[in-house]
Amino acid sequence: MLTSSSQTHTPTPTTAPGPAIIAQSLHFRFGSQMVLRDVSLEVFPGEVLAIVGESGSGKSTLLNLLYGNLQPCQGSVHAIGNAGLQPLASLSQQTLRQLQRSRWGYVCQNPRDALRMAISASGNIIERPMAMGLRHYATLRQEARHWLEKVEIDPARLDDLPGTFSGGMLQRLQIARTLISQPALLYLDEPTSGLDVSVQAALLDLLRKLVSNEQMAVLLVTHDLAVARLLAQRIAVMRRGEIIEAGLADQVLDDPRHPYTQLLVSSVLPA
Ligand SMILES: Nc1ncnc2c1ncn2[C@@H]1O[C@H](COP(=O)(O)OP(=O)(O)OP(=O)(O)O)[C@@H](O)[C@H]1O
Repeated sequence: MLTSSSQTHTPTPTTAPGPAIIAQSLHFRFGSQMVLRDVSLEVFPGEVLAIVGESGSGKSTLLNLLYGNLQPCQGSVHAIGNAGLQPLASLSQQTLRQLQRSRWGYVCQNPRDALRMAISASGNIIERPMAMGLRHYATLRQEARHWLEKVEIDPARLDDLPGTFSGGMLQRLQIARTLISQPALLYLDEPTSGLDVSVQAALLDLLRKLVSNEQMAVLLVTHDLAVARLLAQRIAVMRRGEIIEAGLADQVLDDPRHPYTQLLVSSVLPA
């Protein structure tokens, strides 16, 4: 459920099934430019929250704060770690990186930014389990094959280089590489942008299946309301660094209250 900053609430560590991530009254600036103002949200396991809004509204910046890549100038983020909810500000760089490689997953818009293009598909998929200490080659290879099947890539492509894959397949490979560690928290940054419509539809279908099977808490950044409707239970609409409307996806999209959301839904964006 999204909360306004006035509804402060203290995160309770280790309680399950509480939220997997809570952000409270986040403010952030790049130099003198205020980019985020008073942003609060929470996401529960098994739930997808879509963050939508026009270009420059602060969606990617917010995702980076929630992932620990940026620090807020005010406010806090608590995210699921090895010992329940943990304040990101208290984590060492080493712990943060370890959580990013295991308990959390980040799927970015351009899979080439995340994949290692010089190693095989299987090498890409098993990188996270190897970083977590798994060494048994036959088991790792079996897992890689299993995950290729899960993302609907022919397992015969196990030893192929990513450069020989299509755009849609590359994105599937990035998803397999990310989900193999069964992250509790998944960050999706425009995961289907740049793909043609039919590839996008198949990928969205796959993501929907995986997300519901794996019971992850998902933060989805998208400018595409159709993507948000398909994947998300709840939507937060951002404008100029603030959440101006939030609620159940159907409610926000079918009965938008804020004039800006009404414009967004009718695709008539203000200049
Ligand atoms: N590294 C940076 N340095 C300075 N300003 C930045 C930086 N990154 C983003 N900004 C500014 O922060 C604001 C929010 O950008 P952000 O990328 O978060 O928006 P967005 O909603 O994700 O946009 P898009 O949908 O185009 O990716 C913009 O005004 C942008 O110019």
